[in-house]
Amino acid sequence: MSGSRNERVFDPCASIVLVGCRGAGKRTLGFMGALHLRRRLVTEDHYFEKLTGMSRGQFLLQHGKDLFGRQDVQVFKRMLDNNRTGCIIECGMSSLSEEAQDALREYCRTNPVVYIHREREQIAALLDATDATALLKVDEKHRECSNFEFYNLDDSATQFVGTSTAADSRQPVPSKLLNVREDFTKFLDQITGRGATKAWLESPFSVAAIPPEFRSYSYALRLRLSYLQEMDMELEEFEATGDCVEFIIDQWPHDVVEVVSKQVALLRRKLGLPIIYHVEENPRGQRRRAPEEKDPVDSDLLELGLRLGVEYLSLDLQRDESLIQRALRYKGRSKVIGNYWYMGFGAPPWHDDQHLENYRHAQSLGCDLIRMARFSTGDSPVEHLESFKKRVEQTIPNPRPPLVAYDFSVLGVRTPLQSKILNPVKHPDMDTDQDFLAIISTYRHSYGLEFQQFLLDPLEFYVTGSNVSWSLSPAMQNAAYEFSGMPHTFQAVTCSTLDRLTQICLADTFGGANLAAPFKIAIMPQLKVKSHHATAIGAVNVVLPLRGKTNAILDHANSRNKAGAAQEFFGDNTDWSSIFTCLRRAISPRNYVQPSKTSGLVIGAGGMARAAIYALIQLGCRNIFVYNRTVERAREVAEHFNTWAEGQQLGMTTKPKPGPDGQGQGQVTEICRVIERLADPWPEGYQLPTMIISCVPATSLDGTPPADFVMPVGWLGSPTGGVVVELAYEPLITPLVAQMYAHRDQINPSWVVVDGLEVVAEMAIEAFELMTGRMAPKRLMKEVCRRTWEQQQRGGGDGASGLVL
Ligand SMILES: O=C1C[C@@](O)(C(=O)O)C[C@@H](O)[C@@H]1O
Repeated sequence: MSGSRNERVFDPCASIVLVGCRGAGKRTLGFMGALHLRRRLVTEDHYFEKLTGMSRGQFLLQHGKDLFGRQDVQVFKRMLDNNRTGCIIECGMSSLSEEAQDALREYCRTNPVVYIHREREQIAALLDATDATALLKVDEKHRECSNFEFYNLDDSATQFVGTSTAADSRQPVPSKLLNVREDFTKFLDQITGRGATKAWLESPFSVAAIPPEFRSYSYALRLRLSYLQEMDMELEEFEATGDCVEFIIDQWPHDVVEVVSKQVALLRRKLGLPIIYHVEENPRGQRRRAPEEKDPVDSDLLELGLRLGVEYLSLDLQRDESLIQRALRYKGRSKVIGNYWYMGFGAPPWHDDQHLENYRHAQSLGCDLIRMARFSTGDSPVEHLESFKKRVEQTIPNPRPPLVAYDFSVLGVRTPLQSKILNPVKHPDMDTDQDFLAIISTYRHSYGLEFQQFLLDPLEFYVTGSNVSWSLSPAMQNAAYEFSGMPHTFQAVTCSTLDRLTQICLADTFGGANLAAPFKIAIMPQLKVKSHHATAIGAVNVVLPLRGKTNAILDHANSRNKAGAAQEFFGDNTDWSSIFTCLRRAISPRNYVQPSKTSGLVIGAGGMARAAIYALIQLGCRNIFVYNRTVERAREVAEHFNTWAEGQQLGMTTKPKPGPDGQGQGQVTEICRVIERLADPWPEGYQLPTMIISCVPATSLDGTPPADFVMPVGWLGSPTGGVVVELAYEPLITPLVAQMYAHRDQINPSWVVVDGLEVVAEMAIEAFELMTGRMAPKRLMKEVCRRTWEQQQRGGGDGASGLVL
């Protein structure tokens, strides 16, 4: 048996077709998808009108049902044919006809055709009852003529950002669609294959940039469907308790497709981790199924996982050959983990050639990873497993698929550290009776053991600057270390000389530092290795040591959490990315950035203002306005970005460029413009701002009066509202935040306000992930952030706890 051709890897630019029942959300998703991938949205109705010169309703009236039917299908086929690349195509009612469905099936050979699946109750609530029953019945056909599936999860059960509601009740509530957009854009990144590359290019040290199998240590949280269906825990409680989730299907309710699709969607949304999708052949405690019963069902379920675009498909290579071949043909961009489980007594010992043969066979099938687990009765010492791994390394040349191999017994996985990658783990509150691997260890425990066994080292992390004694970072970071089983420490060190900072960084146990003023800019010339974001902004706020043995980034990334002399230091800027994350999360689809139209406003001209401008640029905004009390400084910042943007050839507004004689000559491009006075009207010809970021202190600093910035009322007229991000949190309710709450309550409820604690928590989360390479316990860090701040307000808690050097 050898690998079969992968039938579902398409040209990354191939147009993506959306099919599904009326009310499934195709139009909204199409719109979001087109913006995300920067593609053209083609809708069936619009295309019909373009080709025939009249709407479908008019055509039907004028030409009757038969001619309309024929015309409709012709238009449909031309729509597909003429838009093979670069589009998102939204299908309407025509996809219900057989001829159109044949055309879609044909299209599936070259393009992704995504069936949009929405809960029946949701669709029924939107449509007339009789309509709904009929439509849902024929909707099943859509599944048959598609090759992907997106489960459009209802948003009402999830938390909203801010408290905004739409002014116009006929429009969807903007914040309601935020999760859906996040889910759908990730899904598109996965099926077009751009996800991992994008993350790597964006930030090679980010958690998303390195897939779990390439991390130095990684853990797979095992979650069984039977458990998820019954548990009384919230899915959110599993956050950051593994590097990926192994979702195990171990029961087959009558509506298994619905149940499984929904569960995958929920896991994605709530945990944001890659999914390993596994269909278990013989679950513990379940009736044994005959091969003719189980093979077709399981084969369909494996295909469902691949249609849902899971990151990994776990495939048992001891199963029926046609089931294996079907899964391999349908693989698409999911990675396949080929498994050999030896579950009973008499499993061949690790030095038996059988295992090496199995490895070779899995490799020849095209498996991306190979997993071997063996039931052991104490007959196989740990060294046997180790020498088997060495044997694989020595006999099979690179590139060879990563290997996961361990022994397990009735008591569970023998030791938690047998494999470096994808070690099976459980949640501490989980009972795992049903799991034949009887997981004994949690992520925290397993990861902690790496330190106890000196494979990793306890390190010291810092926030440093001239005024950091009240920083909330130590509380948040230390809580996150404790949660993840890391013996690291994080402290605030007040210092303001580069010499002292260098001394801190040169220690063998230095893990990384968050920088505050005056270091963010001053350190730039000292750092040879910086992210391109930090270079563009001209400031660094995170420094980490590079301890890789080679110059490869992966090597450096995987040397985090280890002590020793650093070869170099890497500087990055998470100020911009945190602001970016907060804006992206809060911006409603109606205010989605349109480069030529959307306006952004930044208040201030310091380091944070630079980061805010950069965040707006990265969001695609090309009309950025800067206001600062000292106009000259605003001009400098604007100049910095205009020069940078010119070098990058970013599209933006133009203004006449003065020639040597002062006369107009040609055009210069401008991405940033300065607003000189608050009393000025909003600049003519530009939309009112929908993204506003305030980067000025709300308390008096160094004797200078607080900025006390509030928006001029004339600038607040965006009919679709927008987002205000306030960076200050002393006090939390700054004059701007108070003004926006009142404005939202009384005038336009579509504004979302993000307060300073949300942003500072996001900064700490991103810094944690960058410095440790591990997923941050976000909810915990946010909670600790608020709690610590409240304690500080009351004058209690640890308060000003930092060292002064
Ligand atoms: O602005 C901040 C906040 C911070 O100073 C803190 O105290 O957590 C840490 C800095 O790196 C970051 O840029």
